[in-house]
Amino acid sequence: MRAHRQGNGSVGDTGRPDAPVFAPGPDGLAHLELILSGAYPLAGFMTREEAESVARGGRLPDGRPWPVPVTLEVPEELVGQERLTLTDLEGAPLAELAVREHWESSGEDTGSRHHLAGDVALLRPPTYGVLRELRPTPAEVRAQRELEPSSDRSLLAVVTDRPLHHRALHQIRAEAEALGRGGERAEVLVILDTGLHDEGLAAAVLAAELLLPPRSSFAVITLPRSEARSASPLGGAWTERDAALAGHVAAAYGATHLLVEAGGRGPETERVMALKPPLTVLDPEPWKYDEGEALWKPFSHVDPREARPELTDAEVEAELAHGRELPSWFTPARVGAELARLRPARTERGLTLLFTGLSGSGKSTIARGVCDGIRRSGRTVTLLDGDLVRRMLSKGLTFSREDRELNIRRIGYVASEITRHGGVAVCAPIAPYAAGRAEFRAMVEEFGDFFLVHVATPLEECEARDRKGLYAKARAGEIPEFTGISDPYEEPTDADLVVDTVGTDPAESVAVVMAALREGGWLPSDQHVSEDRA
Ligand SMILES: Nc1ncnc2c1ncn2[C@@H]1O[C@H](COP(=O)(O)OS(=O)(=O)O)[C@@H](OP(=O)(O)O)[C@H]1O
Ligand SMILES: Nc1ncnc2c1ncn2[C@@H]1O[C@H](COP(=O)(O)OP(=O)(O)O)[C@@H](O)[C@H]1O
Repeated sequence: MRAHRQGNGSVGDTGRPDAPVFAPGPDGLAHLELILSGAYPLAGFMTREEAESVARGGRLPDGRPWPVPVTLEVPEELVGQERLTLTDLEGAPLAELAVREHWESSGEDTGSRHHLAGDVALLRPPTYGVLRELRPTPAEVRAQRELEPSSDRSLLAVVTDRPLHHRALHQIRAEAEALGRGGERAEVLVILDTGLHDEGLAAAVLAAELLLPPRSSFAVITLPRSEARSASPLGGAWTERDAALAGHVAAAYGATHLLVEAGGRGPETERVMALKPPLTVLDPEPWKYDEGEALWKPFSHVDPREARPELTDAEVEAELAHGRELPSWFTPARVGAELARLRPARTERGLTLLFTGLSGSGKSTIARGVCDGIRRSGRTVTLLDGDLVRRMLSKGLTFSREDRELNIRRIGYVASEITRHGGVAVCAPIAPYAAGRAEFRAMVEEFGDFFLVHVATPLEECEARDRKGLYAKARAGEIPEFTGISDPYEEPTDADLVVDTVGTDPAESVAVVMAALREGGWLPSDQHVSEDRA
């Protein structure tokens, strides 16, 4: 589950010879797919007037309610084009945009952003690997229902960005029952809102099929992410505008009622309805687990002393990280199994440890000891030590800011590959800049876990140690741009562990890191502590 960033589209030079090619960023692509599939009642991307009207009052200039601006952000070099071929991230053409208007908006800190407005015409339906059949268009879903004799009944859409656990499944069944007629439950359409390539989540949602009302159906879509929702990789909080947009899309699929499944933290129903989505947004009663009776029940039926709320996202993540089965009171076994496949235990996941700190702080010494400990725990490990990297991978680089950033990027690339293959990379460069460390983290987290150790030995101590005599030379002006003396070290604010080596034996520092790795679940916890001592 990856976070989505806005406006990071890329320009290409292939495609139709007469129109330049552009791959929109994730939100642009999400909007495009929803326009092309007929899920939006819009012909294309909005003009400034339209976008501003929607942002201001939740209505298009003609008065139709619409919750979010549907805009296409492009790089400045595309301004002035009359037509654009829009492609997916691999460069396959999807649609042609007939540009009606170029307009600019200005963000607080981002400067001016360029947008192109105009209608889009389908060139080729998008394909999403094996998920294509799970992404029926609204017309396909409506046609399927019309084949059935009872298509005049309510259709309850459940728009979810997460697997359905027992609490949600109970709520859905109760709402379907309340909406049903003649003893029959209303039909349910589960609409999974997921990233363009998050196939694993679909399997986890589908795993709950048997616990949904009979003849429930599924569709996968990708809604654009508001900033609030993209803030958390596990799916952040939905705003009322997110929910209202889900309502418009669900209505296009034929839904009469909407239930937003956002981990029990959906926006207030009244505020969603105030945006006038073209269906009824339900406000389901919260369900709680009654521990005394070992049953899920509507909250009002549960003795508060026995009420147990469901696991939070963070608790689910922690259970999975430690390789523990999700409890059966919380989720169906099949859902738990799919989630375990999607998020393997940390002992199985790739990991990069980055030690950062001043020269002489103890990075190499601790990293070497930690590598020994990791190896003894049975995992494969690669040490990318600062000095060694500078002799091999980064030979010839200087200590200018630019070269230091390049050095860290190279180490980050190698570490991310090791992580991708499930190994452990231990890196020990100074890595003095926050921006370089953030880029390093992002490279690694694309494939696995990242753990930052700040070896926070104070400058005076490092200088007193001066094992290589470098500080003396730096003070004498013989080494320019020396970290801590004549070059900055930006203290990390995002360290997972801070180690100060003053008055501490190296073996103790190694043991502190090893304990953190065990506690975090990256190493089996049954090792004897004395084994950490090399
Ligand atoms: N100007 C300057 N500043 C800092 N360090 C210097 C410099 N010149 C040489 N050295 C030696 O190079 C080692 C640091 O290299 P790194 O690759 O770890 O640095 S960086 O992350 O690219 O900033 C560092 O090794 P460690 O002591 O292991 O940290 C120094 O020994
Ligand atoms: N708790 C400790 N952890 C790591 N090193 C320590 C500790 N206490 C003293 N030292 C000494 O500090 C020096 C650190 O050198 P080194 O590991 O090469 O640092 P760096 O890689 O950060 O430049 C070594 O001589 C080491 O013996």
